[in-house]
Amino acid sequence: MELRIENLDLFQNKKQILKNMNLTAKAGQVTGIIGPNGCGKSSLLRCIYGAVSPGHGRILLNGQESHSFTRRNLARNLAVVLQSQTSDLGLTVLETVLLGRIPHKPAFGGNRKEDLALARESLERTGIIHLEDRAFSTLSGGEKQRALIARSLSQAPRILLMDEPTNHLDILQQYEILELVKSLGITVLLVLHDLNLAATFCEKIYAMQKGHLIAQGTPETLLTNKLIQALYGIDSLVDQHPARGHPRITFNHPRFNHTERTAYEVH
Ligand SMILES: Nc1ncnc2c1ncn2[C@@H]1O[C@H](COP(=O)(O)OP(=O)(O)OP(=O)(O)O)[C@@H](O)[C@H]1O
Repeated sequence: MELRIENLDLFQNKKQILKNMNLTAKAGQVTGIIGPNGCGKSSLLRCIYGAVSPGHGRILLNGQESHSFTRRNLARNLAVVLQSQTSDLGLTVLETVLLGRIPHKPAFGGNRKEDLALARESLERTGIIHLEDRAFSTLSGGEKQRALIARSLSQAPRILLMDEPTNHLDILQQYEILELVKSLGITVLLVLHDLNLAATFCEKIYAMQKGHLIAQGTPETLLTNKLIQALYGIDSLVDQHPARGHPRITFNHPRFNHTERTAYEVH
């Protein structure tokens, strides 16, 4: 399912947060959004999943305006994994993941065999099936993140929005989760701060600055030293990953040129 944003503006408390945004997340592709803190990445996702109403513009799912979907129908098509979502409702991990089945269940119906099967499959795929009976609130940060991703998988969406999905995950888990997300073959729009992860997993990347989309392209065409300097004010060396071929970014903050300090010096 294609997700298209046309001429989107967002105002919050009379402040313009998003300005004339145009973006397409192609069906089955992983599209990334990068940009400095406060540039409007989460606000854009909030518009798409309907938590805030844009002042102007259209959000189209396969050409159909998102506000014409019922909430239930929207939730059947679109799932969201948010930044530092707590979801502490006193539920077990399995119960938390089963929340993803709500849009698919008959009204007032309990969990059906297929709901349980899909929830358990999602826990298997995210590697936390052994935690199914644990209280969600007792999980570590990384385990919670996996459980929330499992919940979104059990929702069986056609579009997945993710805001910094690798938060709280160690390096191996960051790669495993993004590999899993890519293997789903659905439309994924994700906010990433880590440019090397964006280079590894995104087919297309949009760069945001101060509420504007300022550039777009493949990792190869978009991720240049010039753009990174413009977005974040840091110098970088962009070369090619020796094994995988995608861009590899090494940052070079002027402070790192001081040679009198050793890396392990303790004060
Ligand atoms: N309800 C609101 N009222 C006023 N300003 C808001 C409101 N919501 C968001 N903002 C502002 O809009 C800007 C964009 O916020 P947003 O959370 O979308 O940025 P972001 O790019 O996701 O940042 P980060 O990388 O730090 O998560 C920020 O300056 C934020 O303070």
